[in-house]
Amino acid sequence: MRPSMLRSIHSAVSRSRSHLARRGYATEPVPERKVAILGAAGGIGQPLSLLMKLNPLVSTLSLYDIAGTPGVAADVSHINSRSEVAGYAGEEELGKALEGADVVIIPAGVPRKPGMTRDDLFNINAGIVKSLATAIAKYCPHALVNMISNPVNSTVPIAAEVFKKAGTYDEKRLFGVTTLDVVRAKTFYAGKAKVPVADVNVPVIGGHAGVTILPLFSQATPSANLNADVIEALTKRTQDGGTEVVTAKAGKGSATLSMAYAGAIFADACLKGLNGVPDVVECSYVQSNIISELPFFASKVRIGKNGVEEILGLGSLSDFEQEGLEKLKSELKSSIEKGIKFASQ
Ligand SMILES: NC(=O)c1ccc[n+]([C@@H]2O[C@H](COP(=O)([O-])OP(=O)(O)OC[C@H]3O[C@@H](n4cnc5c(N)ncnc54)[C@H](O)[C@@H]3O)[C@@H](O)[C@H]2O)c1
Ligand SMILES: O=C(O)C[C@H](O)C(=O)O
Repeated sequence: MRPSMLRSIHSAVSRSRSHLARRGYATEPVPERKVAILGAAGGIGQPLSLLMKLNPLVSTLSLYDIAGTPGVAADVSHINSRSEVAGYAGEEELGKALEGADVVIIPAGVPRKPGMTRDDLFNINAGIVKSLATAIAKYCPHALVNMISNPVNSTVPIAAEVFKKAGTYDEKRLFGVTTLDVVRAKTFYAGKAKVPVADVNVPVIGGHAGVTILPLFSQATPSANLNADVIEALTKRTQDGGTEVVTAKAGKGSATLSMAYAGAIFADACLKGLNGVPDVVECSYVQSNIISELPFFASKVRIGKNGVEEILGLGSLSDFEQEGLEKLKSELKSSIEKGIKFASQ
């Protein structure tokens, strides 16, 4: 075949690929991926189910809750996208919901009301997370687990202990979802720096509660010469972002829509990592040796085919951030210990 003919076939194929891509069809083989959402009928669960239904990397979307999921599943299943949707309700259906899952997202549990801390949710949510983690160990021990249920600083160590006891623990596969802190830091920074939010990046390290949330505005891009007072106010607003929403909702729960957005970004990163997309980096609360006395810590992590591929260093911190890092250690340490103690009872 003449080279010119080969070239014209090649360009016809590319034209038809981009035509298919514009119409939303996959042009490269996309692996089958099952995503399970536990707590799918809740305030986060419903919009998160919608966003995951829109994700072309998902082939099976499994929606589980103690009640209400058949309705959510029927509703979401009519949307014109790749995945097959199934709803499962009640503990007896949990195994089916989880079997074969590649990614399990957990927004199950009670949210805060005004005046409460995330730790006030421990008594109820710790038990829920323990039982869901037990089922994950049994039905899909190799799944990447995205923990949203609060208090994340404790629920991740709880899940780790449950997996250890079951003999299935792989620290690379367990993630506390802290993406909402990054989402907030980006929005608040873009507002002050007067730059388009789509161009902004801000790492957020530590944990996911109050002072344990430590945004690193000194590393924010694009850089802006914000003065110390502005940085301090941005830091405080990011740390109190959840409380800002809880107060505004006045007893009707905590962040759901922005959390669904954040959860969908993080789950998409996990799917891309599993599919071998290079350089997938997100902040997440994982088993870490970055701060030696804290076994779990949020920082930038590279996600790959086996989960956490690399925990990236903290980079250089400003004096203000270094102080924040020292301040957060004791609270984070006691939240981790509380989770471990609960799970080992
Ligand atoms: N990580 C974060 O950044 C972040 C952000 C927002 C909210 N949260 C947390 O997410 C959790 C859920 O918040 P929400 O607003 O969706 O609450 P919600 O009450 O609206 O929904 C929770 C859902 O969990 C379900 N559920 C309860 N027990 C369950 C079990 N054993 N198995 C499966 N499902 C169960 C409930 O039926 C309900 O549908 C809360 O703990 C909240 O604090 C975390
Ligand atoms: O603030 C909460 O209780 C929910 C969540 O952790 C958040 O950051 O919005």
